[in-house]
Amino acid sequence: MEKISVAVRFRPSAAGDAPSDRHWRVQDKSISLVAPGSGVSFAFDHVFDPSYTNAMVYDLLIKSIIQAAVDGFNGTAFAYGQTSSGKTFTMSGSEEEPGIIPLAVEDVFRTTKMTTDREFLIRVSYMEIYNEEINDLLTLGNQKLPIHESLERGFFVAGIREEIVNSAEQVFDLLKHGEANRHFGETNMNARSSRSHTIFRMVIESSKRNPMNLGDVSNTDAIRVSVLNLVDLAGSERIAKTGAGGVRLKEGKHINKSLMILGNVINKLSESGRQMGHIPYRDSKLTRILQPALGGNSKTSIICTVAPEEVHIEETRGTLQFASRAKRITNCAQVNEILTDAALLKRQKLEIEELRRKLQGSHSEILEQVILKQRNDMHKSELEREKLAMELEEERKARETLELCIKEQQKKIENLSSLSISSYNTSIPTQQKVNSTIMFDELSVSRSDVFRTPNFKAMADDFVVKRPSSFRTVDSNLILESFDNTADEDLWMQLNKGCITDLDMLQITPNMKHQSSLEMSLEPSVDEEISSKRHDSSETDCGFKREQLEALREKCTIMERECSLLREEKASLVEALSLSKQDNEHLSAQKEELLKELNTEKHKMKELKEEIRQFSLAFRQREGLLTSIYTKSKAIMESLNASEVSIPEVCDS
Ligand SMILES: Nc1ncnc2c1ncn2[C@@H]1O[C@H](COP(=O)(O)OP(=O)(O)OP(=O)(O)O)[C@@H](O)[C@H]1O
Repeated sequence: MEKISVAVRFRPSAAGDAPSDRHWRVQDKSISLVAPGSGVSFAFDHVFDPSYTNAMVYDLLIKSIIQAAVDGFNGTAFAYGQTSSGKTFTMSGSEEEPGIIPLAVEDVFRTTKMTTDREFLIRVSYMEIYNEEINDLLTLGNQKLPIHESLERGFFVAGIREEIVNSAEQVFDLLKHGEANRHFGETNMNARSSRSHTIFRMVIESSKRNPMNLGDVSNTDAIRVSVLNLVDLAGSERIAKTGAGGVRLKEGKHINKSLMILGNVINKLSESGRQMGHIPYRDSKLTRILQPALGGNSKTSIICTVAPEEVHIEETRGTLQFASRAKRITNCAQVNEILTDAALLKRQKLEIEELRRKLQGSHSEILEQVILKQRNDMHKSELEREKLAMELEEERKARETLELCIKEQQKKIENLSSLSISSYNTSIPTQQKVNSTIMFDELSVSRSDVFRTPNFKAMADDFVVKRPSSFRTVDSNLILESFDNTADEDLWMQLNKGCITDLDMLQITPNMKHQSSLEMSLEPSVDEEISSKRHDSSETDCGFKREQLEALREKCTIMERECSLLREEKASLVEALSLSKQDNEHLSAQKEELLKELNTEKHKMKELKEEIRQFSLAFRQREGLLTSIYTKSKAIMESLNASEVSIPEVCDS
């Protein structure tokens, strides 16, 4: 796989100044528009300013393609650009400065002469696409030729004259002849404007000279056939600028249309992967002929010619965009070899053997082992995942139980708090309440304060109290788990040690030892002390449980993460497995096909052996017959020589 190489060539400006002086800045291999804020910059394989000659362009961009064509690779070079930008000058050149085509022709013959171990046969043809019709430039009147496609030849122009050539001079004569038939015309922009796309084609065939080792089929029996296309495109043109009308206008429309299709093909090919979609090669004759050169089996170079003048900035920008898209196209060139039947058979056998060896060897075993291992891994990870899922479920359940537990504890604490305050309120007279309120004030009593701990909830318009550590509440643990079940008086009595079950207004029951109100308020009862202790321990318990819950939550999150990682791993394993399966299937199919081929080959070999056996049998019979005829003839001759007796009859058979 290799990218198309793309170069941009500036022709000298009409005013005679260099492009970099004015509108385009050329720096090494990049071109940018000088205009401030334009932001236009392009990079290519080469940028040739007007100081580069045709020979330099050839050496830097084309020479390698010509060498490759002699070695059996297809090659294409074409010039693209607006009208009058120097395409014909680049491709054909002048007497003083030959262009790419004559330089390439000379190079081909020079190289073939130097390649002494091969014999070459070179054919040339020269055609033009004029108004979307293909004309043969070497034979006048051979016009409107169709494009055909075949497995061996690919795309070819049917009926075109192909001349076998032995020297560069012979080709130059043909080119001269073809030039005379080519369509040129005068426009406002070019006195000799190409009105057609021209394709000069060389087909280079070669085979090994005097092969010494007839058993070696790797190269000796193969014939290399490569096609070299050197293309001078007609230039895109703005009718307003060229001033074309009548015939010129019709030509211009055809030229622009086919160049637009070429642009579309380049655009599509420059897109990557799936975006590429259908490539519209068939939309024009030009793209059909150039198909192998664009994204196919060919080494390709494009020279984009541009005019440096300000008036052509838009066209130049368009050409540079075309060029930078073309630079993204990848081709896949390979040596084109045609094998004789015998060589083909031998080579196929070798290939079959090689494939069979691969298949029977370690490859398929390794693949099977890999599949087995992947299956095991997947099974293991599935088990692990299930185990983790179960653990996760258990953790979740434990967390829910804990949360429930905490909620109940909170409820208990809340009730307990309200109980202690009511208990206090009911146990002291009003005056003392006032006093104690004052005392509470001192002990930081606040109205509708929002408690900082979540175990207490503020109620609207109610006193809430922050107790000092000396202040104790009633025994909260003695209160039932839930206040819903308050019907069981006895239980309540027992639990509250003499307190009645009116939760809104708890009163001291008669069994309780009556103390002075002040005492009650300031010196908390034993119950209250216990209650306070329990309350404290409950809060500690709650905190502990909360910590536990947090830890559980964390554990849960980790496990969930692990679970999702395992799930991902499983998915990738499943994918790998299916790929391996596909590979295996593919290999099995290949194996089957190969075995079939092998059987056919065996069968053929058997038949050949049989033929050889029969042939040698017949040969031996003939040999015997001939020997007997010879002996008889000899005897006759001898007898004739000895005496003039009559000639005995010789058996016909
Ligand atoms: N690099 C160059 N050096 C000197 N002269 C050049 C160069 N490039 C082009 N020219 C001259 O510019 C003129 C137009 O060039 P040419 O005919 O090659 O353009 P073109 O792109 O083939 O145009 P069209 O598309 O109309 O056929 C010619 O006179 C040619 O000699």
